Amino acid sequence: MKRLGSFYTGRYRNVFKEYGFSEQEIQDRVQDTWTKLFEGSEETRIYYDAGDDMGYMLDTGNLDVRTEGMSYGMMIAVQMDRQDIFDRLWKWTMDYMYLTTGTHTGYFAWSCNPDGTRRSEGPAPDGEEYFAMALLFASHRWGDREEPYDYGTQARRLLHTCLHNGEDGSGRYPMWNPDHKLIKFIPECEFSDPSYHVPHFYELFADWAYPEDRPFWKEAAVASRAYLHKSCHPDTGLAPEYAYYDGTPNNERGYGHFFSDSYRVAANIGLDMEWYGADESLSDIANRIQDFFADKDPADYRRYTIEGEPFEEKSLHPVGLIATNAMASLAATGPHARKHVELLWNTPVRTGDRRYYDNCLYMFAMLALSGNYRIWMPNEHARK
Ligand SMILES: O[C@@H]1[C@@H](O)[C@H](O[C@@H]2CO[C@@H](O[C@@H]3CO[C@@H](O)[C@H](O)[C@H]3O)[C@H](O)[C@H]2O)OC[C@H]1O
Repeated sequence: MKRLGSFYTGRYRNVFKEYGFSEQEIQDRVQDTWTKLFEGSEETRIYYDAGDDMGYMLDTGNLDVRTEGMSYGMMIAVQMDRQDIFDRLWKWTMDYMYLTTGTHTGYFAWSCNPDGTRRSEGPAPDGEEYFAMALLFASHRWGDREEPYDYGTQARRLLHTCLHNGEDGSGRYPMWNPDHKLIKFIPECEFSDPSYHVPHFYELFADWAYPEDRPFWKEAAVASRAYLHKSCHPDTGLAPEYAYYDGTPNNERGYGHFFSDSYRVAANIGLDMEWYGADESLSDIANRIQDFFADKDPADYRRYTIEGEPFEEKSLHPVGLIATNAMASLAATGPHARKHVELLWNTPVRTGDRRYYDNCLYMFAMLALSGNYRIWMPNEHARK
């Protein structure tokens, strides 16, 4: 269901169909993408079974398992109605990534080896927000079961931790800054990553989190949309990877430019407009990003300053960038929306070592542009 203001319209655009592709070829393409990523050959797959009841998403470039990828895998699985894969991913996450001691108790270690040993004892908040959203959808689509498959309870507890960690003087940190209502890059820092901002999730958390947390999520949705306006360049629409709370790029460690993380901003704006359409001026950002890339050759995508100056360095994830620019068409009103969607359609999933991030973004775009990236409402399982 799509909600405009306080109304659900239940409309999901099939942009591929609007541009002339047939229903059958679109559904075949979505299914084929799933198969290539989750069941296909070593050339394309990024999901692997682990034992009888677990599985993981492999960052094939870094040879680790990230909360980002695990939560993306769960979101893709719930949209594709694959509870078997969802449960495998969630069990792996809980068994190996969930932190029960130390400063980050209640969060998930953001990077592990494929055997489950930890590479880091700290979290990355984009994982937690995607876990929570995927778990709530799973709860609504399939119903809750025994722990840890009591999806709704797990999600609400996690969201509560994200907002309240440290309030008891334990020396822990929340993942959202309580004054600015903005998501942090990591809990113990005071800056953000524009690509972590998913106001369309926060609107739903405002409906489904513990009652005492709901007002915060409503404010977070508003704050995040405002933050996207602040952090995306007024001419190019490009966002830096990291930015301060006032939106200015944080280049302390070289992440103040448009590179891998930043790509997701266009996709997030597309999905926010698809689900909510609460801030129509976000379309301007989508238009500017699509304008910027309209005359660029994907084979020559680079790292850019947010003003649009290219570096020598090539994009590490050009297929991911094609995917997110296409997903922006859900929000775009400019002349390049069709071109970016057709470019994605004519681009195969990525093969080779760096395929993980590109192919996650590719799958999200396939789902979203075919009308298959949906809000799953409470008790949908009971209506089946
Ligand atoms: O310093 C880490 C920080 O790196 C971590 O962030 C996660 C990793 O980076 C983000 O995505 C990557 C984009 O580039 C591709 O090449 C990678 O494959 C992606 O994983 C991701 O969104 C973050 O979760 O957060 C914790 C910090 O301590």
